[in-house]
Amino acid sequence: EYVIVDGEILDRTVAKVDIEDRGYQFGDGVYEVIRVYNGKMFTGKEHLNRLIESAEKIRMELPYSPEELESKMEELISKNELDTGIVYMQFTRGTSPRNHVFPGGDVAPTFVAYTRKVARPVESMEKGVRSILDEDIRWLRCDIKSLNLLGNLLSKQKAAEAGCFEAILHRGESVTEGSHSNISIVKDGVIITHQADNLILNGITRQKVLEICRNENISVDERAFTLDELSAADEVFSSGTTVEVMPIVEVDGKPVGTGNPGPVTRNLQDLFKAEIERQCGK
Ligand SMILES: Cc1ncc(COP(=O)(O)O)c(CN[C@@H]2CONC2=O)c1O
Repeated sequence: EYVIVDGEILDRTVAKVDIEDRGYQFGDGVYEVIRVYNGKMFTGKEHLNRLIESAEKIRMELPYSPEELESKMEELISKNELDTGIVYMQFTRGTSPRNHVFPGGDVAPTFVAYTRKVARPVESMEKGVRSILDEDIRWLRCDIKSLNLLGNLLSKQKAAEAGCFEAILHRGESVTEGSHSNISIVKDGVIITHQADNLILNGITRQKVLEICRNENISVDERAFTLDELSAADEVFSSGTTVEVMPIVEVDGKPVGTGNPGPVTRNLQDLFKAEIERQCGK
């Protein structure tokens, strides 16, 4: 199995990161997870552009262009002969004696990437999944895909302990997103999902779904919605790189609508799959 450390492709068994790496000590870094189907990255460019954007937002300049990153990922995918899965990549602000203040300009970011076989979650997408509600305790820059994931993983852990797939996060009465996905509801045929601001990650899958809705004239209302609107929804679905378009059929023990995936979500799943096939082949 090959990985990338500091831009070099090497065997996983010799991959090492220093104990004073700022990603390890402070979570001082940014990451991306990109889906691979038929050995090809899906929405690769959008993910790589967001990685660079996230880095800029924490005042970190990546020493690679999107094109260079894309070819490094393609090289890693082919060396690992990955067919269906993900490529994980992250940049930290580098290795330097522990100090909150940024290291000097001579310290280069630490670049790590690896691939993993991840099958499409076909059965879950067919049946739908369960979710819990949890308070969104995260900071106010959720638009940055940073390594600061404690708030996310504490909520996801609660969901897992409840035998659920996702935690739907809310700030008071207002629903934001999931611990590792964006959340949308459907009411009377209209898709409602939180606007892309500092309170959510502007998911690439979310953006692809909205693009599909525009092309198909499916009405969308990008706005925050309340817990009451969530519990009165006809359909709920989560979207993310690993989950694609995932019907949520139960929230905090209560069934959503009929308790089965609804027609709007089903249609989006079909349209999304067509987009995957258009970009990555069948
Ligand atoms: C908090 C959060 N919101 C939304 C999303 C959906 O964004 P994408 O559509 O761009 O994936 C993610 C994806 N999280 C990645 C995807 O898989 N695992 C992760 O940590 C996320 O962590």
